[in-house]
Amino acid sequence: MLKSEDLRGIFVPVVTPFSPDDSLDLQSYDRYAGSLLDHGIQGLVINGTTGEAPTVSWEEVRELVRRTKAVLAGKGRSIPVVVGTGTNDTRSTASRTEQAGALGADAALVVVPYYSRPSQAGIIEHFRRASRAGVPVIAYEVPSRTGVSLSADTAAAILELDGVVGLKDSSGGTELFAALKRMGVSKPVLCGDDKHFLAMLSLGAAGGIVASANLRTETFVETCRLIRDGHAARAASAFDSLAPLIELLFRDSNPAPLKWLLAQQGILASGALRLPLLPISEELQRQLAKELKPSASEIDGGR
Ligand SMILES: O=C(O)C1=N[C@H](C(=O)O)C[C@H](O)C1
Repeated sequence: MLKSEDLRGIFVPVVTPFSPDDSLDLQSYDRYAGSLLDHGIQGLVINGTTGEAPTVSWEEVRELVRRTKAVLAGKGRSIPVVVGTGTNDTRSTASRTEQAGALGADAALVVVPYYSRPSQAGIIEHFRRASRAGVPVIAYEVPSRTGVSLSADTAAAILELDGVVGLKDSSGGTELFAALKRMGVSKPVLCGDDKHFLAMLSLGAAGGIVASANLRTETFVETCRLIRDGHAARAASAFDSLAPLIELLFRDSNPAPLKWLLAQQGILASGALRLPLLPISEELQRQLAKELKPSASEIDGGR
């Protein structure tokens, strides 16, 4: 089971490959997950936003966890597997979190309950119940998707819960993290907002759960390492080389551009999405195609 001190570095949120007939494409998944393990990543996240969680059934999530464990075993690797278990219903969140633990998940990613717009007290109670399921919880703040924002006091109260090991911060800026630091909160915060990755690391974030790390994986790993070792200027230059890709990946809803690129690279058999996500525009395809061409600034071989 994941401890707070293990929550650092790059945790890659994986896509869920689909076939054009909408079924899970597990053959692509095995190949793709295996290729991510060729990099120095610290963890994998299944069924996050990048995994199109709203469209993936719980039975499919269970299958993805089993496959991930098998791929890890096949490669002789042992890194934490985090599973998205959060819903907007506290009972189902607690039950899925418990089941994820039984399947061998090392931690659960629990999103702030969306749609219902609960009070801050209700959100804390949601996390209290989820954190009692016996699986370490990473709280996931993403107000642009949930429709409700955590105050710094609420985030701190959630992080004080025994079963909560850290926070994935996709709040859209550095203010929440800066406030938590001023309050002396010591549990790790991972950046979940790709364009703020360097800014968050520079402020002391422990790493990131960032979709763009599916592509320039080694550069993300390297950026973390450079910041940790005190090489801020070199980290900034590594991150600068990622900025155009990040901008393009978030021009349409994540993971539509990412899946298109993974399919173009032959890592996935298809970039198929489940509705309501639609394929990206031809104009965005043209822009992303340029990113596939290796450039001199690439330091990880153009993956
Ligand atoms: O997969 C996730 O979880 C991520 N969610 C963020 C989002 O799309 O809102 C972005 C982040 O890169 C990964």
